[in-house]
Amino acid sequence: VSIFTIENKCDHTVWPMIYSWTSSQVNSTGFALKKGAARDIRAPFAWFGLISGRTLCSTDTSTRNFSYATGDCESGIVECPGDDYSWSSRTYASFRLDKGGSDSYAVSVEYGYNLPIMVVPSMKSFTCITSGCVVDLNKTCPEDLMTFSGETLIACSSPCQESGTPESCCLNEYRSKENCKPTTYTKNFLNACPLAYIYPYADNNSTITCPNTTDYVITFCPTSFTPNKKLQVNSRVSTALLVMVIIVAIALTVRAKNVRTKSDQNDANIEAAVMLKRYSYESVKKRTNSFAHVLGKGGSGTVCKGKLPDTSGRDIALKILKESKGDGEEFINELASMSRASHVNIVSLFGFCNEGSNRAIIYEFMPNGSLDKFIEVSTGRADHGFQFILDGLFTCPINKWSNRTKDQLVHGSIRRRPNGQWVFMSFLKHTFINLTKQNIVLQFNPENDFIVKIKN
Ligand SMILES: Nc1ncnc2c1ncn2[C@@H]1O[C@H](COP(=O)(O)OP(=O)(O)OP(=O)(O)O)[C@@H](O)[C@H]1O
Repeated sequence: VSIFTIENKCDHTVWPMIYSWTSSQVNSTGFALKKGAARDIRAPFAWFGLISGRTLCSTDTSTRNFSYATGDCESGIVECPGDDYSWSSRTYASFRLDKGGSDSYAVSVEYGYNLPIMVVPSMKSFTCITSGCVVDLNKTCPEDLMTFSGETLIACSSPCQESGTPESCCLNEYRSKENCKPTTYTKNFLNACPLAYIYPYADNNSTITCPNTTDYVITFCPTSFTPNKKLQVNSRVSTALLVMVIIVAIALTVRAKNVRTKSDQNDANIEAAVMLKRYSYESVKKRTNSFAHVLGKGGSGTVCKGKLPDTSGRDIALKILKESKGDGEEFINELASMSRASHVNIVSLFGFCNEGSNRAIIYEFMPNGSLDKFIEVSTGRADHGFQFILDGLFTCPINKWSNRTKDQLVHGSIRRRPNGQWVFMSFLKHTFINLTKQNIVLQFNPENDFIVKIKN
């Protein structure tokens, strides 16, 4: 049994629907969840199904029939018990529990988007990570795919959902990676939601694998968004001159407002996409004493010690990247993939700065620095020391891995490749990080043990 905690952080009611592909059902298939409310759902062993949110419910006064502006399961009631299911434009979180000893899940916008969704698993490992599509995609939706309820933009459908052609749905002769190319729509969604399932042949590893004992928190609107209104200007005035003056004034105001809203939204989108907090360059400069305490220099920049610019005041290692050109898209993409690599033996990311050419990454601070510096001061046992540390990372019993669980042990291993290069391999994703003395950092503890982490 897995527990799904479904919570609503939207500023309106959401009616979650839970659909099962398996004959065994969850204990509730649909209900109303008020703004700020949360509810636990129990999913049986080997459950396979999906969860999404319906919005703007109304009841027909004569027939008493329930319907929803988005995500309607067409049952006419709040529950969705049937198996006659139509794919409407909405964001889905799909789960497959206990298959081959593990769970898998993905957040999908393949059939469109209506609400931001984030899924947080109770277990954390190299493969079991938080995922979602937490950006307001309605705002970047191509005009021909926008869905309105009155004046309110409520969903963005996908080209497949909208036109149903084999080309847009990757069907028939388009059922291959070569023939089913990304479209403006899929590229747009992929940029905004790099973790979500967008279309069948995207290479973004949207399926997340977790131990089969994992519970999940599913949040609608993890950051609050205001609904988009279609702009309309209605004015009836008697003289042509006055009309022109008003239109120019409105145009200027709307334009100024749009510029501001766009940049605020962009900031929120970036934070949401990389799932890291963004700090101002000024605040990190202050908390690092103007970058005074340099810990070391690497190929891409200088690392200095400081404090996190928040109330926690935690120690940080701030990597100030060398002056970088471009619009920062590459930097954001790299941050997004780095923030996915969450593991107890990988240095955590706390946040980032991105102000023009001032870019920096905030890491947790490892007080004893990198292994190369440690070996420099130890006497003549460099290689033995390196080997010992690598062995110790996963096997040596004298290392205390305070927050490691047995599950996480199976998710990665240290290997030596035929060319002599050491790598950290993740079993399930077949990804690896090259291990060198420079990218292993240490923290010694008074009880004569130490914590070893890889900095990516
Ligand atoms: N999280 C950290 N805690 C403590 N010290 C760190 C941390 N990260 C880096 N350092 C120190 O800063 C030095 C430079 O780190 P950096 O990550 O820039 O090295 P690099 O791997 O050579 O660089 P690059 O990734 O740019 O090629 C390290 O050798 C280490 O001494």
